Amino acid sequence: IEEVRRSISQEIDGADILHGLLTASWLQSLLKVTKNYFLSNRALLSAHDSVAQKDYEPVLPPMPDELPDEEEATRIVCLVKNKQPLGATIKRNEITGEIFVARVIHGGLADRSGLLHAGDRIVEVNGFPVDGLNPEQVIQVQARAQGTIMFKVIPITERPIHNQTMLYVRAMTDYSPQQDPNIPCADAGMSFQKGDILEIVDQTDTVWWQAKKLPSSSACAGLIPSASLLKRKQREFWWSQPYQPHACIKTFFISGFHFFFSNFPGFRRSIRLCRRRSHSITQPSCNLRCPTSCYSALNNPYEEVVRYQRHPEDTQRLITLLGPSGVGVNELRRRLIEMNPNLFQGAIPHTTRSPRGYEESGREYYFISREIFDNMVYNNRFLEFGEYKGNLYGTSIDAVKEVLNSGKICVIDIDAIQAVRTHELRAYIIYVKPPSLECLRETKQESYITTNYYVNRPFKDEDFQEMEESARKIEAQYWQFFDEVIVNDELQDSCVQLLTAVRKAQDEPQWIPACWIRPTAES
Ligand SMILES: Nc1ncnc2c1ncn2[C@@H]1O[C@H](COP(=O)(O)OP(=O)(O)OP(=O)(O)O)[C@@H](O)[C@H]1O
Repeated sequence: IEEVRRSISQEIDGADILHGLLTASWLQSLLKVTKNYFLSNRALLSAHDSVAQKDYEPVLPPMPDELPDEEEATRIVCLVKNKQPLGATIKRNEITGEIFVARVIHGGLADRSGLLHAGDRIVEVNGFPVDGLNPEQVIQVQARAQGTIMFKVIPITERPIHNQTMLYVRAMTDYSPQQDPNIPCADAGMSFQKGDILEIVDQTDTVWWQAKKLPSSSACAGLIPSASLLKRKQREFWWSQPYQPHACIKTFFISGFHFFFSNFPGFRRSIRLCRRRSHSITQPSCNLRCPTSCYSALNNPYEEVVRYQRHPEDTQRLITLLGPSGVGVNELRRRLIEMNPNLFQGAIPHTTRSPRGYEESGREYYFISREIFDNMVYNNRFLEFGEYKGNLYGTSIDAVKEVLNSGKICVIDIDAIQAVRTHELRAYIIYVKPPSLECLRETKQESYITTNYYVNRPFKDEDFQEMEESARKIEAQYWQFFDEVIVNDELQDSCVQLLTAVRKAQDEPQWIPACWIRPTAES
């Protein structure tokens, strides 16, 4: 190093660069690790020499003879073609007929070359002038090229400086570029399904963003519609649909019976039955409770999300189960709580009915007056509530928080998931999905269903069909919000899956809405 340093003062060509390299901190620390400083330096220099003497394939074609005098004006870009697409889209200025690079796809061939940029004007492709051609013809010229492809471009003079911030979103809708006639290049597009987590890597173009689907194995991004474009598409699609009366989840009308299902709080049959009825009673809150109701879905095609890892000292995450009636939501919840009642607990419901002899307020129910109940409704303190046989029943936010504040994991089942997808409750949502019809017929042979008219009668084929239909509706409305899906075929397997999911919710990082971390006025 000392020798090289001396050579700098003697103005020996390249000495300063070599000195900079040899004294770089990364190299110093690397060499310290190897301990044998001298040998490592020699190895480095000999590696340099042998690399420098080799020729590497492919050999690029010679530069064209007739290069313009002003070197700055034109750039010759040679790229080696492989099976990958170029990773750039082009457009034509309709007035001048000039062809421009419209965008360079992140991680694609052109991007990795670092030689082509959005706004560069393409003059020739493999010696073929492209002015006046339409973009499809240019692509054909490029497609015909074998081995290497040479672009003569006039570089854009002022490249915009992008201060891209990391943005992650959850897709609230499905998208397929192959079915989108407006996408600039369907092959460069990226399809996604609702619930997918997307990393938005480029929002320079306000209409077409570039994104990667997570977890991603591909270095190359794809084109997706921006939030505003997708919102417009959804609105157009929505208007083109035939009118459908607003359907939340199936509503039932229960005619009076009342029986206790389990000794654990939150399992009272009455609260579950009145919930079904409450959909027809508490209609005004429906908009609030259906996150994918026409209104909110139109507003949010993407939901911004952040990676969140619960701190061990934070309260446990609320576990919310959801599924069509009869699928086994309560069976699974009951088994989970039974497994470890010191860790898992349901929320104690509130009711206006009078306590029975053996009941204690705060154990089976919180027994409260109608006035207090109304007041809680007025102050939005219920996740859901309804009336059954002249009495009001409800699950309150405070009852959930009480369990969480006691250090336990609160496990509830609910139909209105928007009520728990809040900054305050940050629910982890597990969807219990029915298996196939054949499987239901087999697994539910010994099971019983409670319907509008019967308590505990054997399942019939219509029940399974109804369950499937109901599952379809739930999935259409809520799929994007599910953190976990459990297909409830073998009960034992489903219990294991549930336990694993609950552990995951508490101990592993999750994607959660960004507004849960930095609340906005809306959240
Ligand atoms: N995987 C399963 N295999 C067989 N039987 C099951 C399975 N899961 C649940 N069951 C049984 O199916 C019946 C209905 O289950 P459960 O009461 O949990 O339904 P639910 O989803 O809570 O619906 P509802 O709220 O209408 O009661 C019960 O008899 C339960 O024991």
